[in-house]
Amino acid sequence: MARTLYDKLWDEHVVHTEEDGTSVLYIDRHLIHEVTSPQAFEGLREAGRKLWRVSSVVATADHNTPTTGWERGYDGIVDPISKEQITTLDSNIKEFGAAAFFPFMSKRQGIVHVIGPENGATLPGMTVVCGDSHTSTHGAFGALAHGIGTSEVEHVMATQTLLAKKAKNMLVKVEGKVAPGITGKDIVLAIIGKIGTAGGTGYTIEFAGSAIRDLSMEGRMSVCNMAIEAGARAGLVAVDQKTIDYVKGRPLAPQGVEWDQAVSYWKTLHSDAGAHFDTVVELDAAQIKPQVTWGTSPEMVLPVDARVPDPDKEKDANKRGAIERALTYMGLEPNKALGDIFVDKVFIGSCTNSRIEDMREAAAVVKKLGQKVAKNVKLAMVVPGSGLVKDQAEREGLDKIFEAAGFEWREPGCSMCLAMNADRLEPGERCASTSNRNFEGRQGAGGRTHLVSPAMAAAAAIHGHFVDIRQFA
Ligand SMILES: CC(C)[C@H](C(=O)O)[C@@H](O)C(=O)O
Ligand code: SF4
Repeated sequence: MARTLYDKLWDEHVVHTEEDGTSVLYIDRHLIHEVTSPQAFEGLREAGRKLWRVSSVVATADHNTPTTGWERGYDGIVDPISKEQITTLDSNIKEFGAAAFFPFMSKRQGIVHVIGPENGATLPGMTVVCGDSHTSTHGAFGALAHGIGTSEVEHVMATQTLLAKKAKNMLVKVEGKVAPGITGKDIVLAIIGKIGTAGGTGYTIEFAGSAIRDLSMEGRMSVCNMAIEAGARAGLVAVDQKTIDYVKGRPLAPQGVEWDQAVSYWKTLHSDAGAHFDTVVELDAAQIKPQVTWGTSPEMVLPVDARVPDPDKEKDANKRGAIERALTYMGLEPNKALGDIFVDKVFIGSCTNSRIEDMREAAAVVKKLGQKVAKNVKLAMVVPGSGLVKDQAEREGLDKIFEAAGFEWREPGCSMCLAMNADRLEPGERCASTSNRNFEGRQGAGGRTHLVSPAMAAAAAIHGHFVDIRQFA
C-alpha cells in the first residue's frame, strides 16, 4: 500500500501498539539542553538508572547563555538561575555521558536546533526528540522529530522509547516560484496565516511542492521549525539530493560503506505516489508576499503591503475580541499600514533564522542599502545560531557589514527569542524579530514582537520601519 513519508518513519520505529493506538516508539536521537533536562537527570539519579543509549545523546547549552561578556567565562553569566542551569548540564553530562556535548563557550555550542543538523546528529530517517517544542525543525531532513516534555525526556533517557499515538497526515503543497526576496520564513508564515495556529493540531505536516523543493536546507528548517506554531508537533520534508549533500561529511554522519547504505535507504524517504493524506492544503508560491505579524499569535500575520485589521469589520465576536486585545497589547490602531510601523529594536537570530544563509540574506540587504541603522532603532542585534555559524559568517566578512552599519554582532544562543538571558525588550518596546513566537511578553514583559524574515528585519533596522523587501531583492 502506498505510504506517506510519515507512515514510513512511523512503521520503521514502532515497537509495539496497544489496542487504543498507544504505541511505543524507538528513539534514535535525543537532543538535550539545559532548561528541560535537570529534573529528568535527577529522576534517573534517584532511580539509580543510567542512560539507555549514551550514544544517542547530543547536548548543548543555549537558552540561558549570554551573548556578550564571554571573556569573563562563567562569571559573565549574571543571572544565578541561568548559571545554575548551565553548570548543572555540565555536571549531568559529565556524570551520565553523551555522544557529543557542546558546553557553554565551546566552538560548536549553539541553539540545539542549529547544532543538531550542523554536526550530523540529525540524519534522515531518524526519530529525533528534544525537550523543546521547536524540535519539529529537524523534520526538514526527513526525520520524525518532535518536542517532548520533561517527564518524557526522562522516559527516553531510561528506555530509549517514547509513548505516542500516531497523528493524522496533512500535506501542505506550495507550488510555483516565489518572488525574489521571499524566503522559507515568509512561506511558513503564509501557511500559518492560512491554516491558523490550530490548523495542524493532531497532524504531522509534510511540506511539499516545487517551492519547498527549491528551498535550501536552511529554508526547509525554517519552515519545519514553525510547524509547531501551526499546531503540528512534527513537520517533514522529503529527502532529496540537497538533503544528502548537506549531511555528507558532517562529524556524526555515517562514512564509507555505512554512508552508501544509508543513502540508499534515505532515498526511499518520500511519500509514495497515491499515498493518502487526511488533509491537503495548497498555496500558490507566486502569491506569497513578505509577511509581517501584527498581533500576539503567529497566525495574526499579513503581507507587508496590508493594513492592521479593523475589529469593527469582523463579524465573529470571538475573533473581534481577539483582534481588539492583540491591538491593545501591540499598541496599534486599526487600519494602520504595516509599512508605517516603526520599531525600537531588531533581533536577527533564533532557531528559525540564525543559520549561515539567514546571516547572508540579512547582510546582503544591509550592504545593498548602504546606510546605517535608523536613529529610532535603539538596538539592532545579530545573534548567530552557533559558534560554527559565527565563524563562517566572520570568514565571509558578514560581521563587518553588520557592525559598520551599527548592528551588534553577538555570541551564539537563543538570546532575545525568549529573553531567558539578559537580551530582552523593555515594556512597550517594539521589535522586528526573526524568531517564531510573538506571544505577549515573549521577548520581555510588555514587549511587542513582529515576526519577519531576516531580510525584512535587516531592512526594518535600516529604515526604522517595515518596508517591502521585494523592492531591494
Ligand atoms: C524552553 C523550552 C522548553 C521552550 C520550548 O519548548 O519551545 C523554548 O525553547 C521556547 O521556544 O519557548
Ligand atoms: S531559539 Fe527560541 S524557539 Fe528556538 S529553542 Fe531557543 S528559545 Fe526556543
